[in-house]
Amino acid sequence: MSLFTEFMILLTVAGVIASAYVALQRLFWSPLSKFPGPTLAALTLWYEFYFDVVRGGMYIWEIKRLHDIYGPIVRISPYELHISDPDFYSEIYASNSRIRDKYSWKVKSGDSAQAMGFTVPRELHRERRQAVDRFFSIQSVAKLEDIIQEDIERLCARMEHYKQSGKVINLTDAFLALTMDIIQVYSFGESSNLVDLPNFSPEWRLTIMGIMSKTALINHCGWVAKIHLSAREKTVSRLTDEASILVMAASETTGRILAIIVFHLSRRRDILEKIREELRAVPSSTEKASSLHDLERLPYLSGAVKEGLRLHGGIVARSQRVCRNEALHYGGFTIPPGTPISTSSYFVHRNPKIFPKPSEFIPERWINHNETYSLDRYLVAFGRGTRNCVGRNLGKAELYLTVSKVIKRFDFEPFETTEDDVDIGRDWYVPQPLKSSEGVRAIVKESN
Ligand code: HEM
Repeated sequence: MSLFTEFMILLTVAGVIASAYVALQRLFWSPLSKFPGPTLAALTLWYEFYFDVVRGGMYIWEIKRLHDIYGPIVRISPYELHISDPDFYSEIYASNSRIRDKYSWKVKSGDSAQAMGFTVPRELHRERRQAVDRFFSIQSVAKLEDIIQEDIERLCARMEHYKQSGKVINLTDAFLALTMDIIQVYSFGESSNLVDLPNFSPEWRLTIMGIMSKTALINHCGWVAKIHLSAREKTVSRLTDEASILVMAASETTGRILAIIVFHLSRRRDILEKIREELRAVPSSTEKASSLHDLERLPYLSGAVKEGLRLHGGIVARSQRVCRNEALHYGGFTIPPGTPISTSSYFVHRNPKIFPKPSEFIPERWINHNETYSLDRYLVAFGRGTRNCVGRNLGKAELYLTVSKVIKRFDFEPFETTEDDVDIGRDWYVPQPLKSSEGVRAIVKESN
């Protein structure tokens, strides 16, 4: 036997022994071995890989199936637990006094690992977060309401052309263009004016190019360059990461939620008419567009916005939290510190005990809710705790201002668009419909 053959045999034997050790460790000696779940998921990350990478964002559906079999707490990988219990959400996504780190394995793959949303340790995240929080406060958003209104007005002008020509409009692209324009102006002082481009420039490639073209601006103008950070935190690559994530986080979520709301309202004319009635009663709505403050008080409009947020889900990805020092207790189990745990918003928003007929668009549920608890407690589209959405005030403002302005002026007749185009098909961090979807398309008409 040659030396090489002997070496290969030794290597194989060592490999088999090491694999057997890892398998035994994961199945029997790991602190997670007592948690329910499939053996294959406990043994290897290839289980998750198959559903999320090979089949493209489908692990969420497998996790749903596993909860049906194993109950509310499931070990979904060698290292991770998933909990489907709306009342445990705030324990995982806890606020200040309790340390919640992000899961380093999950964020290391992101190109933008230096961005706030991908920052693992709580302390560094806090430094980054404090630097931007005030730019997205209610007061800051209110000051910039006119900018948002101007962009919505430009979109309405485009819609007017679609109405006159009878051409089909792709509302998903239109609203993505709008939200992209707003966040660019808001953050950098100028935008790519995607709303004015033919077909609203649907190519993601163009979006990325838009982001890249803005990175140089960061050093010279806009709030990103002004933020209070230590020199270490002000490197160009760090701020570029932050800016890229910001633009994507702000546009993809808000744009798609707008398309979902407008689609459903086109099929719920009773609700549409009630919102129009509400809008007619808002004093400022005759001349200047209605202000955010007034709009948020309208029950049916709020119900529609909340249903859009609920059905979309915000970020359906399992955004894991790691309790650094604290053991959590759930259903008789003790979850050891250091374990990545998550609850996807999908499992809160689609819980039939809290939201009966969970897949249906029912704005009335937010008005007629007469339980002792507030339903808002279970609306987690913006996340919770120290790492909730920094742009939630801006996002909400865009939703209220856009829906109210657009539906006051236009009717939308869905064109070759069904529930499948708005419902969650897969989890690509943000929810996406199935690949076959061409977005929400409609014919624009004069409002009745
Ligand atoms: C209606 C629209 C929006 C929804 C539903 C939404 C949802 C979310 C959620 C659920 C998170 C938490 C992610 C996690 O746990 O890892 C988040 C984080 C974040 N969002 Fe939003 N978002 C929206 C709009 C915006 C806007 C307009 C901005 C722009 C300013 C923005 C910027 C961010 C950033 C930077 C983070 C990371 C925050 C951190 O880690 O501290 N989002 N968003």
